[in-house]
Amino acid sequence: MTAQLNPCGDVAVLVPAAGAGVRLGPGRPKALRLLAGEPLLVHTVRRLAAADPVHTIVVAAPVAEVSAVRHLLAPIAPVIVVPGGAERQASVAAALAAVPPGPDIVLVHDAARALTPPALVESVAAAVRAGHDAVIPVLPVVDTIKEVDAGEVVLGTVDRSALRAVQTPQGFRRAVLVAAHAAAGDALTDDAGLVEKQGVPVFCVPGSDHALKITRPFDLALAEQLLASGG
Ligand SMILES: Nc1ccn([C@@H]2O[C@H](COP(=O)(O)OP(=O)(O)OP(=O)(O)O)[C@@H](O)[C@H]2O)c(=O)n1
Ligand SMILES: C[C@](O)(CO)[C@H](O)COP(=O)(O)O
Repeated sequence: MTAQLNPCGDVAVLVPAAGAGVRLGPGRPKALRLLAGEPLLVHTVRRLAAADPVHTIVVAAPVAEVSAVRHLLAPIAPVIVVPGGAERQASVAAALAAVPPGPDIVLVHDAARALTPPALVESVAAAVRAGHDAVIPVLPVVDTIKEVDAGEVVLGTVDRSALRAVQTPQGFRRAVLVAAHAAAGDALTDDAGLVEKQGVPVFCVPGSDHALKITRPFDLALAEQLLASGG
């Protein structure tokens, strides 16, 4: 059954989904690889559509797959699909440009984080609504972190107590994200980085183990197991 989005919601979610998935190994673009028999992107969009404040979803798809992605997602939720770019940042910019008037909060969420719970979407949006212009979900770093030189020789041990591993969805007051992308230079790895460059404080909320980014074959196997065990 096609999910209905919330016509009274205040959140638009941008879903960069145009990556190749090189680290996952040869195959279709990552968002279209199968997880428990369905493309990753289907899992992702289904969870986003289940989050109460979501009014709009815009997916940036691989250029050659725009039509296929429209057909794929039509039975899942009423999403807007646009062609993505060569870098994640360009894909986000393309999706941002397609957000219709209305939503005042914009979340950016990797298609690759296919098992992200709707509750995390809601908690990030709630933190923006509460007055933070930029919000990111984070987890503590669990490994010891070393800085190394070009020859893989350790230069030193980094104090991990002040480090966080950053997930998505990242949430922004819409005008803040639009201004950050308008001013963007070289591609950064996340949208909060663009906002930081504008001098806007970025607030952290607790992330979720289930929001893991499916990057390598092990991550896909882990996601399969999580789904099989009801995760
Ligand atoms: N040109 C790009 C590159 C990445 N992404 C998206 O950005 C998210 C985070 O990227 P990552 O998980 O690292 O995916 P890939 O870039 O596909 O991975 P790889 O580097 O292994 O190819 C993914 O949902 C991916 O589809 C995108 O929309 N457009
Ligand atoms: C945005 C992101 O998911 C935050 O952790 C991450 O930076 C995207 O991954 P990539 O490998 O840098 O594309």
